[in-house]
Amino acid sequence: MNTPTAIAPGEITGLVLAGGRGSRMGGVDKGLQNFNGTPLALHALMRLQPQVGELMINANRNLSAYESFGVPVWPDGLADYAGPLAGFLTGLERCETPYLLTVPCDTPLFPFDLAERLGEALLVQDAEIAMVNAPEAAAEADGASALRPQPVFCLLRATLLESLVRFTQEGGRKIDRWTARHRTALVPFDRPGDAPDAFFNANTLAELHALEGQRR
Ligand SMILES: Nc1nc2c(ncn2[C@@H]2O[C@H](COP(=O)(O)OP(=O)(O)OP(=O)(O)O)[C@@H](O)[C@H]2O)c(=O)[nH]1
Ligand SMILES: [Mg+2]
Repeated sequence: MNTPTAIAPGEITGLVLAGGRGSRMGGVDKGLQNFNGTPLALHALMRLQPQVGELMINANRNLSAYESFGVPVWPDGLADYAGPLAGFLTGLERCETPYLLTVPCDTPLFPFDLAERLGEALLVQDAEIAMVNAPEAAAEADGASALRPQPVFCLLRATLLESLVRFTQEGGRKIDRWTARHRTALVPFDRPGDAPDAFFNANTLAELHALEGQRR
């Protein structure tokens, strides 16, 4: 029997991470800031929707505003803004499908084939985690740009819950320290035709406004 090389969207729960402090944006709730007239978290949900079967939001403030987007909203179980890994933990605890796909709320141009490409790499490499590896800045004139892992963009096997519970109970908070414990496929997003700024994130209002011009 051939090994399957695609994960069906219905097997994946998409999780929008919107649980941060937004300190570089002046402490606002980033997921509720508008991007071309749509709150960032809702924008991310709409981009994920065709790629996955279920959707969830991880947020720690203004929960009723997030609930108005029509999908379940879960705050961190860990206290005091423990970082995005706290969001992974919350997502894995609530995930009822075999896979969880995480995306941050502040990266509105992420690709429409994100789940497909991470899923294929995870299966082909028999990995437990597939993580985006993307250009970190606009390409140089020669078209080259170094790739950097984007740890908040991960496709995870839901069976990793136990491992993450253990890691966070030990006090672990860094995504890459945890993913290093597992077979992780790094998936390049620099094919011809890939938007070089697909993984640019808006940490300040100026960055958010700069991204707003780019409608994709
Ligand atoms: N659940 C959860 N998510 C977080 C936490 N901190 C950051 N995130 C999420 O992780 C992603 C990347 O966050 P950053 O841009 O580094 O941080 P931020 O909190 O949004 O903003 P800054 O405070 O300016 O760093 C975003 O989607 C955040 O919502 C946290 O404590 N808990
Ligand atoms: Mg960010």
